[in-house]
Amino acid sequence: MVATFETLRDKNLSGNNPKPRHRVVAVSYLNTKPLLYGLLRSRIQSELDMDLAIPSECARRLVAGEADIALVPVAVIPELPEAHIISDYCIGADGKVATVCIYGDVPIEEMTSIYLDHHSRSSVMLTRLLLEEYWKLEPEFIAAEDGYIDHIGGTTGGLVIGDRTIGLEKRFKYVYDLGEVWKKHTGLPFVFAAWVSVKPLDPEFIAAFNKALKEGMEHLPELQLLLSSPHPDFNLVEYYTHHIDYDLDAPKRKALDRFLAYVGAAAG
Ligand SMILES: C=C(O[C@@H]1C=C(C(=O)O)C=C[C@H]1O)C(=O)O
Repeated sequence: MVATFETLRDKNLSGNNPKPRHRVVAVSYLNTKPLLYGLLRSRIQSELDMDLAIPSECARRLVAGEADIALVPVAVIPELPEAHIISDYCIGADGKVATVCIYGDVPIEEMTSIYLDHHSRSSVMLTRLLLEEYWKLEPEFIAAEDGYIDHIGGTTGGLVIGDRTIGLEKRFKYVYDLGEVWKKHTGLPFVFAAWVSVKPLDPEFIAAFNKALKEGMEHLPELQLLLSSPHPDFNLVEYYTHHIDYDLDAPKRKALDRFLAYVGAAAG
């Protein structure tokens, strides 16, 4: 029989390993690659059934019980019957994040409607919060679908997150970076996504998981050799070191509480 990638992988991962496997889903964007790189190189890799998906799909799978651990948009945490943040690494930002922005042809005060990116769960709520509390505006919100970015224009703005934002600042006159606006509004950093488990895990596994993430971050120079920049004007080094802030530290936990209080209240 010819060994396919699947059979090789299954053999490789389940071969001599009696330990239970965890179904893990992580964000498929560039910002997650350093964390992913750490997990894939670590000894616990064989305990992980790893998959990648857009953030809203990571959320759906964790809520539906189709994943045990996910790098999940934090806005979904209140929907989970049980949620354990298992890591001090996250996808966060302290000020400008670069890849979570509202784009448009007109200033936000003149936008009559705003598309809400269907890839997102956290930034959708962050958009609502900032419109309400910071800008004090009430545009109509439109649920986005694939291809919506081409319909941003006139008095219709759009929230876009992740890799699809790269280069968009050339297409639109007005760009509002939500990491930056949140910081102006609260003085705090922001957490977009965190590693969440829906059940308690063995502390030894958690320690090994975090060690792997740490090692991923320590290998940024190698990773940057492996990845090519998606756009000539996009500097990956700057993105990983100045925009995305991976430490889930005390100010970010404070921001998370503040944000989840809003999400909880909005859900009624
Ligand atoms: C900073 C980002 O954070 C993302 C934003 C998310 C959201 O809005 O739900 C979820 C995961 C993060 O990857 C980004 O992807 O650009």
